[in-house]
Amino acid sequence: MMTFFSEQSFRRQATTELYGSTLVTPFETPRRMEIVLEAIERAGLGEVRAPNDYGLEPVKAVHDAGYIEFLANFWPAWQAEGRTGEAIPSIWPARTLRSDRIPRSLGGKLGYYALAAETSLCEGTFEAALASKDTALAALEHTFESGEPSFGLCRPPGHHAATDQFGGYCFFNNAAIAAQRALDRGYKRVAVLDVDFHHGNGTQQIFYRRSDVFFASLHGDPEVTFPYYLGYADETGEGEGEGFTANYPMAPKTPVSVWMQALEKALAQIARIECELLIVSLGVDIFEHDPISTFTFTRDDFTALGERLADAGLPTVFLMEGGYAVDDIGVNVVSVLQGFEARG
Ligand SMILES: NCCCCCC(=O)NO
Ligand SMILES: [Zn+2]
Repeated sequence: MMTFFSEQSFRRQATTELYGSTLVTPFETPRRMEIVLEAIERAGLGEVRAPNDYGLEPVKAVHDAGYIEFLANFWPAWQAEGRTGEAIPSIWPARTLRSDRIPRSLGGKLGYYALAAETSLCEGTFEAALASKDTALAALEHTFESGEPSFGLCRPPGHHAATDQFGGYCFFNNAAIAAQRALDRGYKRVAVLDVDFHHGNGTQQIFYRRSDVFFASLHGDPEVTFPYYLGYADETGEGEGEGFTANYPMAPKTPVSVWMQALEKALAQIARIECELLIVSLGVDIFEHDPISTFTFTRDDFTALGERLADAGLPTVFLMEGGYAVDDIGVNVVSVLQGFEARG
């Protein structure tokens, strides 16, 4: 299987994450990529290729122009204000405040465009986010041209990024950008299947009122799991998009057998509505030893997941999302991809 990866993803070297009430070294570390690349090499999965630069048009097709401009200009503006250290939002247009006006203050803009406080903005974030969407687009283009499956080793991840909000370690929604590109290239309907432990709130929000992208997510119950405020089973789409969103929230420690039953339901829907392409938001934080998650996948379960996805019989693009058990992330990712290939 062809892998795409950009060294530019190392441009983001954040040093702070708000975790509970302390600032910690971010769980989403550059080391994650090195471990996955080593595992790909060791497994002989296939070539690793740098992506082309696809420019900003594919980003503008999904994200708000003001948001893109905010991310592009933030760090120089933050430094010009004499701010030292990384930027973490501390005020939001929360429910009792207005969100129809964007403040002039940089701190005000920071909260306006953020959905969560754990994710800092730092030097190189915008450049890494651009490289990550290029990685996703390169994987999509490869599958489009060859019909072969591909893997976009995306960093930073993307599925929490909404039209005009960053958070959950995400800035541009790589899966949404790839899905839109697939439609632009002629696919009639695309499925985005999100297997990350956390609900892909951004991907859902972007396509919620559309019927050309079917979004299905299996994730930790938002009653007790980030992002908390989206991902319930009663969210099934709106307007033309009614029936084109499917959420399968599950309790902490849900047995993998139950998780696989939810997967069957999602795949049955994908087959029923005749999706022509499958984009998998591949978060391996469903691993039993993930430090910030509470599902129970073993390495063999990841292999079984890959096998089952192959049986869906669709052109498939895998895009890296979460996964923070750094020592195991490589074997877990490769187990999915090799399981897929062995069956494909
Ligand atoms: N406490 C913040 C949790 C961020 C979750 C990031 C992630 O893995 N999303 O898929
Ligand atoms: Zn996650």
